Order: sequence, then structure tokens, then C-alpha cells
Amino acid sequence: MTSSSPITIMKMKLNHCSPSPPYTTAAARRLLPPLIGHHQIQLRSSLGPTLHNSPSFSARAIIARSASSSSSFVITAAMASEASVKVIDGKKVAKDIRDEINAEISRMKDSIGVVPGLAVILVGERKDSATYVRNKKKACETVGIKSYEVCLPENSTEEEVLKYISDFNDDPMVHGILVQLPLPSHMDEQKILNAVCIEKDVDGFHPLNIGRLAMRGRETSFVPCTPKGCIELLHRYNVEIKGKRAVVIGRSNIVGMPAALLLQREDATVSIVHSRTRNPEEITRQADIIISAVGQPNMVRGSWIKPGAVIIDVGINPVEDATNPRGYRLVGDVCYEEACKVASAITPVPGGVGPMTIAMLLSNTLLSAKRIHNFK
Ligand SMILES: Nc1nc2c(c(=O)[nH]1)N[C@@H](CN(C=O)c1ccc(C(=O)N[C@@H](CCC(=O)O)C(=O)O)cc1)CN2
Repeated sequence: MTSSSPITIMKMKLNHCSPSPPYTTAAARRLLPPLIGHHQIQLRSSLGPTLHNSPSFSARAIIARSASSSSSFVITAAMASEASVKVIDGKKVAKDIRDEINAEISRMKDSIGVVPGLAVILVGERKDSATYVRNKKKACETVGIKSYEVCLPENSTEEEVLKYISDFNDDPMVHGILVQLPLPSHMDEQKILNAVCIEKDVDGFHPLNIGRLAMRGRETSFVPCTPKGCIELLHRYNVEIKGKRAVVIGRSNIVGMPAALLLQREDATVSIVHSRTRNPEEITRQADIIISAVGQPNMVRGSWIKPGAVIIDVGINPVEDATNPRGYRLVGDVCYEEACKVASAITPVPGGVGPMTIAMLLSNTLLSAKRIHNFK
């Protein structure tokens, strides 16, 4: 998840996708580091596969120049007026998944008397991390998972964290362990994540779990929650992945890289756009499916999007907003207003991928308890 700290709220005009720095394409190049509502989303469905080039529409075409872009792109009048983008409702899907998990946990408890347990370790005083941990605890309560929480001060040592991990590794009541990221800078993240035993690695961050994801023919163990949530949204909205072109923007270990691996496992043809990619806009425009996870507010403009593409926006970026009681609001990596005019489906921010991250954590914890107790 590309969630910046609210401390680093971007200064941005209220007019959504303002082209002011750092939202220019040049800056972007530097910075790029079961069925819902019976809607079948066909890629390019609302616009038709050849609409973009169709002579019957070209006469009505208007040329719109992206404020951030040097290249022009064509929005047909049909797109502007007729395109009805489907909003992929992550909040609703997450709720459905929690209900399914709740039912499954009741079945397990009734048959073998086991209650899944999740241990969460939080180090430091980051407000956003504390909120995520609190939300994870609440979500556990709603589905019947027992949560164990350890909150350590910022100046804790690696050894203290490792000791808790070791205790949870040995505790039969605990089926899943997660260490909330980011960790304080004095800690070796790799060393700490490697200490979680792979059978309880419900975050899926252990290199052995990532390795399995990358290898053809290997069954995955635990899939990292945010990318798993992205794919789950595509499945539940019946978006076909097989044979489609997908672009993942960002190559982080916790979202971009595993998302690309997952799409590849689903037989998409995958490109990864990153901080050293030349012409990110041109490459992204070829995609039927875009997953963006860079943490740059509104970086992906309408001109980056192929008509009819499906967009999964992982970015959760706070931008200054004096009209909001919090003083900021959250926006994605994708300029929502522009994207809605071109895409066939899109996740909103907030309410898209974010809630799915926690739903997938619950799903992985249930999966772990089932595996450990051989419960089918
Ligand atoms: N150990 C981990 N650390 C982190 C992970 C992770 O998967 N495992 N991901 C992120 C943070 N994260 C969960 O930990 C997370 C981020 C955002 C949301 C969410 O529901 N966001 C809401 C908006 C919330 C708001 O209003 O502030 C949304 O998008 O609708 C859930 C979980 C980094 N660390």
C-alpha cells in the first residue's frame, strides 16, 4: 500500500488534478519510484473495442490536451457523454468477504473448536500505523478472529521485536503474525520479516512466500494482502485478466512486485513502470488493466489511460484541503475525474483497495488456521 504519512500532506489546489508540480509528466518520470451486482465488465465494454479509432466517432472527436502532458490524446464526445464508468466498490466487497469469513470461522469453531488467532506487532508512534492496527483489531472482532496486540515504543531494539516474534511463532493459539510497516529506521526490516515463520506469515512478506509466488507451477503460500485484494476486486467484478495487457506502476516489495507476479499467474501480459522507465505514459496507455501503486497524488492522468481500461488505484495520498475537517483529504495515484471519462471501471480512493487490504489479512489468517488444523 502506498500510504504516505499525513505529516507529509501534499500541497495541492482543491481543483482535483491540478497540474502544478510535482504532478508534471517530467516529475512523474523522476518520481515514479462471488459477483457484485451481476455486472460483467468487459474491457473496453462501455466504449466498444474499436471506438477510439472508429470513423463514425472521429468526426465528433474533441482533442483534449492533458495539462501535465506534452502529448495530446483524443476523447470522443461519446466518451465524455456516454461513458459510464463502473465504480469498483472495495468497501462493499470487503464487507461481503468479512461476512463469508465470519460464516467460515463459525463452522470451524463448531466442528473442531478452533478460533483463529492473529498477532500484530506495532513499533513506534506513527498515527497512520496506529489507525491501521486499530482497524485490523476491529475487523478481527467482527469476524471472530482473536487478536493479540503488542505496541512497542519507537526506541525499542530489534532484539525485543524478534523476541515477540519468536514467542508468537511458538504459540499454538496464534495462526498469523504481522509486523506493521514501516518500522523505525534503526531497525533492519528484512531481518525482522525473515523471523516470522512462513506458516504464520499472513502478510506474505517472507522471501520464501514471495519466491513461491514468482515460480511457475508452485502453489502460493500466503499472498501479500494489498495485491491479493486488487486481484480479488478484478475477479469479483468479473474483469477478464487472461490474455490482457496489464501495467503495474511501482515496483515495491509489498505491492507493485507481487501484483505484477499475480497478474502474470493469471495469464496477463505484464509490464512494470518504475522510476527509470522511459515514456511511462505511452506504456501505461497500452494497458487493459492498470494497477498503480506509487504514492504520487494524481500522477496518472486521463492521457495515460486507454479507453475502456480497468483501473485499480492503490495510492492513498493525503493532500491539503482546508474545507475538510481533517485539513486534508485522500486521493489516489490516478486523477479520478479524468480517469472516469476514459476508463470502464475504477476503484475510488478512499473506499477502493484500502478496505480490501484488511479483508485479505483476515482471509489469510483463516487460511492459516485451516492449514495448521487441517480443516477443509
Ligand atoms: N504489515 C503491513 N504493513 C503495512 C501494510 C500491510 O499490508 N502489512 N499496508 C499498509 C497499511 N495498511 C495496512 O496495514 C492499510 C492502509 C490503508 C487501509 C485503508 O483501509 N484505507 C482507507 C482510508 C483510510 C483513511 O481514511 O485514512 C481506504 O483506502 O479507503 C487499510 C490498511 C502499509 N503498512
